[in-house]
Amino acid sequence: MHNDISEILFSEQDLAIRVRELGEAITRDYADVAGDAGIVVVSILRGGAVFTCDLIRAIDLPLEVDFMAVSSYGNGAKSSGVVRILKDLSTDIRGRHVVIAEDIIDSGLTLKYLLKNLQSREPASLTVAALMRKDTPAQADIPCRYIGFECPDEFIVGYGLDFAEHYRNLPYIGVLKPEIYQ
Ligand SMILES: O=P(O)(O)OC[C@H]1O[C@H](OP(=O)(O)OP(=O)(O)O)[C@H](O)[C@@H]1O
Ligand SMILES: Nc1nc2[nH]cnc2c(=O)[nH]1
Ligand SMILES: [Mg+2]
Repeated sequence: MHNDISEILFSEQDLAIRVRELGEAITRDYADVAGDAGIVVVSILRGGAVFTCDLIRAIDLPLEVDFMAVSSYGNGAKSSGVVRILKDLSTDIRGRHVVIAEDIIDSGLTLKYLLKNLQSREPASLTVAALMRKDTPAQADIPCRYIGFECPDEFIVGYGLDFAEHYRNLPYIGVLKPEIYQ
């Protein structure tokens, strides 16, 4: 285990099993509507990238994957509350079945913004697959169809999640020692 981590919350194996289950659920739920065009998985950079890469390989349907980059945390451990689009989609999602793939719902502000923004593009449907939902007080009410894990209100890293751009490459998800980010 990395020296800056106090506890592993989800091991590499926990993640592999749960992501496979989410992929199977999406496969079942969209089998009738996917058609030849398939679904569009919208991956939210940068945190959602690792989850997305595993999730799409667990979905047995035609699909397109596209990426959007937004950021509200900068280099800190607290949301600024202001969501900025750093990179927009290349795909026109109008009339398409869209699944947003995101790593974590914390304050919920990122997804609240994204749902409103993507809904205005008139997709045929729009759902969220979040690997984790944190037990955060006053979290925005986000309709989330697929949730991998509930997680405690601690600052966590790994499997795509960073602190100041580090730790995204850890193969597990762990709690960062508070002395590292305080
Ligand atoms: O529910 P919220 O409080 O909005 O927090 C969740 C968001 O915060 C992180 O992204 P961040 O803005 O740090 O950018 P990153 O994905 O590039 O790391 C994470 O990847 C989620 O997108
Ligand atoms: N790395 C990381 N990013 C976040 N963004 C919102 N909550 C978190 C968290 O717990 N860890
Ligand atoms: Mg993010």
